[in-house]
Amino acid sequence: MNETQSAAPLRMDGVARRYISGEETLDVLRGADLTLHPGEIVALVAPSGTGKSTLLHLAGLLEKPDAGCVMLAGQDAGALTDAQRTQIRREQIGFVYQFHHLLAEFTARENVMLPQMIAGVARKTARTRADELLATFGLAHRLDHLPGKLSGGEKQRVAIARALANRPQVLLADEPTGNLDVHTSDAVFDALLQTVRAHGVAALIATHNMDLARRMDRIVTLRDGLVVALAPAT
Ligand SMILES: Nc1ncnc2c1ncn2[C@@H]1O[C@H](COP(=O)(O)OP(=O)(O)OP(=O)(O)O)[C@@H](O)[C@H]1O
Repeated sequence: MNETQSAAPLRMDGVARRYISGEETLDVLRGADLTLHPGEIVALVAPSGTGKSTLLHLAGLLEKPDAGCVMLAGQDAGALTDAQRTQIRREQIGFVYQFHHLLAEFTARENVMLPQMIAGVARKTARTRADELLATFGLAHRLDHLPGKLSGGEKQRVAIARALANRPQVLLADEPTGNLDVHTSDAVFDALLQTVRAHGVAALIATHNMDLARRMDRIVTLRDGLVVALAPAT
């Protein structure tokens, strides 16, 4: 096995991020460390404003840290060109947000095909993969529906299928079911965990919901700008 194959899907070492607005300086992350092992699903549970989205943005190469390093599958993102970062983001990272962000003028199937085609996958292969993924989310009967014709839970399932379409190394999710009612949230979360486990994808999922967090492999929180383990209350 070479170094890239054996490397953790995501490793953050000593990551710092400071925001400066006017006179104010906010050190949101102060040297945070976090490693996601292959297939590991980690919950990120922390109070509002402590830096969950910031950590996810850095992990997803949407922002650069002021200090420290982010490694994806053994590759130091800090050593990459912007074009290489974009390519890694497209092909190795899947994002799910609180709101689905589906393209309204495209069907469910097309929304799941698009990121694949942008990554260079042939149309036919992309279509087959989209149909298979949507079927695993119980949406085989919704392939040709536009997002406007889908329920909130269905839209979020499509968004998760889209995030997994390029078979990423890492799935990053920011309150992926935070916009759904409790019952729908549970069902969508079941589908998310099941599929992520079936695909062996490593995932970092921010949530305020401790019941959901307890169903993951490990829970971490943010304290004083550092990632620390959170022992769940039983
Ligand atoms: N671009 C920015 N410029 C200035 N301050 C920012 C910026 N982005 C985030 N912050 C501040 O950094 C802190 C952490 O923000 P972040 O969005 O990472 O928190 P969070 O834990 O995800 O919060 P929530 O749970 O409410 O989404 C907050 O105090 C926020 O106001």
